Formats: sequence, C-alpha cells, structure tokens
Amino acid sequence: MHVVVNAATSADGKLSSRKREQVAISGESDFARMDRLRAESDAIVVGVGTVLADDPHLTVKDEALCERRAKNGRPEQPARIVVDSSGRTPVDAAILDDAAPTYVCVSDDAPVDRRANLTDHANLVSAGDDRVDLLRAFAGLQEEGLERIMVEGGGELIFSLFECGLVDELRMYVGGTVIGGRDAPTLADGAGFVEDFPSLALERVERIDDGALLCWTVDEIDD
Ligand SMILES: NC(=O)C1=CN([C@@H]2O[C@H](COP(=O)(O)OP(=O)(O)OC[C@H]3O[C@@H](n4cnc5c(N)ncnc54)[C@H](OP(=O)(O)O)[C@@H]3O)[C@@H](O)[C@H]2O)C=CC1
Ligand SMILES: Nc1nc(O)c(N)c(N[C@@H]2O[C@H](COP(=O)(O)O)[C@@H](O)[C@H]2O)n1
Repeated sequence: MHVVVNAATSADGKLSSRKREQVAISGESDFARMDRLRAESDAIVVGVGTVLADDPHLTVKDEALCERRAKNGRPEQPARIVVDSSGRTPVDAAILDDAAPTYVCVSDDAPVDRRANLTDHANLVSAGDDRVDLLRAFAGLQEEGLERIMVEGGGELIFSLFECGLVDELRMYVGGTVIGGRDAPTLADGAGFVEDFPSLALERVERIDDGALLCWTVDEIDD
C-alpha cells in the first residue's frame, strides 16, 4: 500500500478557518492537479470531521480522467473512505451516494443502529475498540485491493496517520492567504508530537496559481 496525503493550507498552515467550513485555498490549477491525483488513486480518504464540515463528494471531476481509468480496466471512480469511530456519517452525506463505492471505517463500539443504517449505503470496516485502529483498518482496505491511497484530511486524521507511520508522501499546497486563528485546523492537529518528530525529505517544489506545491517523502522510522 502507498499512502499520499494531499492537502491545501494557507501561508500560516491552516486547512480552514475557525468556523471549520470549507475554504477554497487552491486555485483552478491546483484543484486540477488534485483531480489528477484522485484519478491515479484507488481510494480517497477523509475523517468524519471533514464529512461533517464539508459534505465532500470526493469524486474525480474531469470526465476524460474517468474515461482513461475505465480504458485501463479500472473503476471509473476511485473508492471513498471515511474514518468514523462511532458511525456519525449522515446517511444523506454526498460521500454515500452511488457515484462510487464507499467504505466507512468504524470502531467495534459503534452503535448497532448507526451501523445498520450505514450498511445500506457503504461497506463497513470495523477496527479498534472505541476509536478506529488505523493500522488494522488500512490492512483491511488493502485486502479489498485498495493499494494507492490518497488522504485529503483533515488535521486530526493526518496527525494520526503520521503517528502510526502510515504516510509515505505529503503533498502540501501552500496558498497565498493568511487564515489565522488558534482554533482553526492545521495540517496536523491531534495531540501533536513532542519527540520522534516524523522526518520528511523535500523532493520537489512547484509554483502553482498564487502558491507553492511542496512534495515530501516520509523517511522510514528507525527501530
Ligand atoms: N484544505 C484542505 O485541503 C482540507 C481542509 N479540510 C478541513 O479540515 C477540517 C476538518 O478537519 P478535522 O476537524 O481535523 O477532522 P478530520 O476530517 O481529520 O476527522 C477527525 C475525526 O476522525 C475520527 N477518527 C476516527 N478514528 C480516528 C483516528 N484514529 N485518528 C484521528 N481521527 C479519527 C474522529 O472522530 P470520531 O472520534 O467520531 O471517530 C475525529 O474527530 C474542516 O474544516 C475541513 O474543511 C479537510 C480536508 C482537506
Ligand atoms: N486540495 C484542496 N484544496 C482546497 O483549497 C480545499 N478546500 C480542499 N478541500 C478538500 O476537497 C474536498 C471537497 O471535495 P469535492 O469537491 O466535494 O469532491 C474537501 O472535503 C476537502 O477534502 N482540497
């Protein structure tokens, strides 16, 4: 499995404002690049915080890219994955429509009624007692044939993925704006690291729209 985190931040590192509503940080060219990366992926992952904040669709928008996938014997759309311990994804969420298959990763404690409602719209992957165990959940997704994984966010999920060593690449678009706010989400939130900080190697920098794309690979952790 190969996991790429792709997200857009303001110049001060925010994914959104303190209102946690979707903010268009990327410009047209960066959204097109993001669409191409979606098209290269087997699945697109977000945390339930992003589903509740943005109600994303997580589909490839450019029809030519969908056609190319089909020509190569792949499903027209990548699968969509929500990491959602207690099954809070609303059943009318855009991510649960029939545009592409959706997996909802829940914990074993997710209430039975929520699981039952979600089962009508998605494939459930159960991993972890009261919080999704990402290593187990991603192993289950790999068994489903999902190898090329793109993670879009948000900050809580991205931190946890770094914490358990699941991230191979970080592609970070830094846009020409300042959002500010101590309560605004950043690229990696969660509890934060105090030691053993993940180490990144800068592979490429590209000017796009009014910002810069930074492409990093994640160094292996020494045992
Ligand atoms: N600019 C950009 O590129 C992007 C911006 N965003 C923005 O980010 C914000 C949402 O981010 P955020 O609030 O951090 O939410 P996330 O999307 O990161 O979802 C976090 C939630 O995921 C669930 N979860 C389950 N298991 C885990 C685990 N092991 N580790 C971490 N989380 C887990 C938790 O809810 P539970 O306990 O219920 O399971 C947690 O609260 C929005 O404002 C959105 O607009 C989002 C994506 C991209
Ligand atoms: N790459 C990127 N740049 C931004 O400026 C963004 N706001 C986001 N947001 C992500 O895109 C999702 C919306 O996807 P759909 O258009 O609904 O398919 C949103 O939920 C974030 O994951 N990304």
